[in-house]
Amino acid sequence: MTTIAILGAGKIGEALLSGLISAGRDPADLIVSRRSPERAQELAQRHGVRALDAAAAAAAADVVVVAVKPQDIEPLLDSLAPVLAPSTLVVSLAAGLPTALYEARLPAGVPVVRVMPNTPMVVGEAMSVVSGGSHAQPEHLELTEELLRSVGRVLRVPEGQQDAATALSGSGPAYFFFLVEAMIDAGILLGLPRGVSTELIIQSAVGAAAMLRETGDHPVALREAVTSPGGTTIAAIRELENHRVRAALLTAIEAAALRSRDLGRAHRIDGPTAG
Ligand SMILES: NC(=O)C1=CN([C@@H]2O[C@H](COP(=O)(O)OP(=O)(O)OC[C@H]3O[C@@H](n4cnc5c(N)ncnc54)[C@H](O)[C@@H]3O)[C@@H](O)[C@H]2O)C=CC1
Ligand SMILES: O=C(O)[C@@H]1CCC=N1
Repeated sequence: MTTIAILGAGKIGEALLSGLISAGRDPADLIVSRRSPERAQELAQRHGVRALDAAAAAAAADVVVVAVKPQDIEPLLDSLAPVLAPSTLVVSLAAGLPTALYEARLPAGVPVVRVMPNTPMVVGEAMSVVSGGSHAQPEHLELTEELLRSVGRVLRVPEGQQDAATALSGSGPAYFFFLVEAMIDAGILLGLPRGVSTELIIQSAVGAAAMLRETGDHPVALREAVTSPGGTTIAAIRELENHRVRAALLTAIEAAALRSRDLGRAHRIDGPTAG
């Protein structure tokens, strides 16, 4: 069996862990590591997996999933470099970090696959975007994609598109949650009880998402079908356009992509971060 170590089992790492277990992966093949050994033990007990420190977990695994914050990558690379077998597949979930960083700092020839997942992984609805580094062979990409397919959808892209993917689907759930939160508040403004407003908006969001996926119709066509001449929807759309919501989304998502690029550039390929 393939042993998988998740180094940095925080929000996204634990989402992957629980998704893999729900999808039928044997907990005996899973290892978690966190900075705090006590928190790692708690997590291990909750999921029935093993907890080890990062170096021991990496040495025992066939696949090492890196799920620490980009800002925490330097000490992790330093602890992995002496222990990682060059045949170990490294799967990085960290925003912005290029495969070249791992290739330069870990044993020569180590295969690295960069992935940008998202938190809907916990309900089996992740969008994961995958790119291979220079030593990743087809079997490494296929194994990574097989793992991620068990928790959602997977798309392979050139690594040059990863910052954009991070801005769109990695961060994307947050934009939808932000919209939902604002729309629930609009219901409160109109005098609805919070529970009623929440139910109306969440079911509308789920219904709209299901229509987008199941009909395959263009979002413009779906919106036009809701927008009656002289009706309520166009009155709201006019306000969204007046407040430049479309332009705000373009600028916001561009800012996220630039931030992803900067997170990667903060690390020198040949040595520790400049600060
Ligand atoms: N939260 C999200 O929606 C997404 C996050 N990501 C990426 O996933 C990574 C983790 O993000 P979150 O889960 O949100 O952060 P988090 O802060 O919840 O989890 C990070 C974990 O890494 C652990 N850690 C740090 N250094 C460690 C070390 N040397 N050894 C073992 N564990 C260590 C920390 O204890 C913490 O539990 C980031 O690189 C982020 O860019 C990617 C896609 C989506
Ligand atoms: O906000 C972040 O940096 C991470 C990466 C994508 C989603 N969350």
